[in-house]
Amino acid sequence: MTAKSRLAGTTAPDLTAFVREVVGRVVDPELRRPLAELGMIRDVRVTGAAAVVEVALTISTCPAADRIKADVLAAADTVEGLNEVQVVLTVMTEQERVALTSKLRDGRSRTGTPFSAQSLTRVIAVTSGKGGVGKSSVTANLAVAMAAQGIRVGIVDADVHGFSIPGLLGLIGDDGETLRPTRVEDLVLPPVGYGVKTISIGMFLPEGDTDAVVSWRGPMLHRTLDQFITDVFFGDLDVLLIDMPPGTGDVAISVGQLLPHAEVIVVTTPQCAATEVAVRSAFLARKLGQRIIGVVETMAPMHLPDGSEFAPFGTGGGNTLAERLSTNGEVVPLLGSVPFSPALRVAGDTGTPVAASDPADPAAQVFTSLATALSIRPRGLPGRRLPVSLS
Ligand SMILES: Nc1ncnc2c1ncn2[C@@H]1O[C@H](COP(=O)(O)OP(=O)(O)OP(=O)(O)O)[C@@H](O)[C@H]1O
Repeated sequence: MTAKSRLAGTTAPDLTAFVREVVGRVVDPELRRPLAELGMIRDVRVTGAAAVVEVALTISTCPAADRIKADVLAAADTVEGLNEVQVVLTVMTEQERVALTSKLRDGRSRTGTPFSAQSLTRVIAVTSGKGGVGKSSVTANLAVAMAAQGIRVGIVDADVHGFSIPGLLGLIGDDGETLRPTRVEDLVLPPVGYGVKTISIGMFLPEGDTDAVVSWRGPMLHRTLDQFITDVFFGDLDVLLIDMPPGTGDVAISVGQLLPHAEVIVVTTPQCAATEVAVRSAFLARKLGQRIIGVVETMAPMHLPDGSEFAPFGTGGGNTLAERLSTNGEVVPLLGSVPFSPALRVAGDTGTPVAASDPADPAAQVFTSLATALSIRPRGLPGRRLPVSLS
């Protein structure tokens, strides 16, 4: 039943209530919940065929303000009997914000990770042996493909020294700077790109100083990751992807300690040299108790229109790596092979991931299949190793 059909022949109080109901269903783009549920529809006044809708934003600098205003306007415009709608934006009081944050936390305490082994969120770390093999492109596109399938997905960009997820997901402002998370009281809300809630060190660095993190060492990196996992408000997620830095450094150990129940996908190119180093980072994950659920090969041979193959990085690395990782009765499959794709590279450079901007591209199709496969795979304890301390 549409708003218009339902309203035929209603009285003025009914109309006000109905407008409130319709605009209350608009979803906040950051919090991903209806405005009514968030207490953001402060007032609705209808006089004749004119309505004024007052919306209380969480903070005055809310980056989603324009979008919320437009969405409320569009929703109110669907109501039969109105020919003039005005949306007035105001800001929540401190008391309202406190009430909102406590509602969002659902009474849960601030301490402790929401992504513990007991949570319903499937945590998948995406790792590689060395840099530049396409790991971040896989993480970003897989997440976008999942979001397109209605899976609630977030990314923690743990590649602190080489963060690239915000750029890949178009989370860059008009000023060229990485978007900053909105803060509501003590809640840090991750920016959302293509339906993917994302947090990255790049969102916290001083403007224009992307090198600030270069000198960070183990404890500082550990604290930062801990905060990303514990303090950032992702809400209920089905899947959390962690974009790992390449190799076996401090961050890999920290993630292993913070999320020992995480599953791991290892990304490699078809080149043998890349698979050799990938084995090392996969074995570290295993030592930390994480389970390797599969290999994704990228920059794999591309089929050309004349029927020939273009294989800039050779062939076979994905299968070789999967075989090397299948030890002690544990079978590690090759989950997918993403072909070399000029469209993927261009889309990455422009912040319009190929999985969303060109779903017919062969690489995008692999991400769609991967997203489907990973969303239906049951998350369970069998095969999970107990965490083993390295110290
Ligand atoms: N399948 C592909 N086809 C064509 N180009 C690709 C493909 N996958 C990745 N690339 C390109 O390769 C480069 C490196 O990719 P990406 O940044 O995803 O790698 P990475 O392993 O995450 O690197 P780092 O760890 O150093 O950040 C990018 O320019 C990206 O667009």
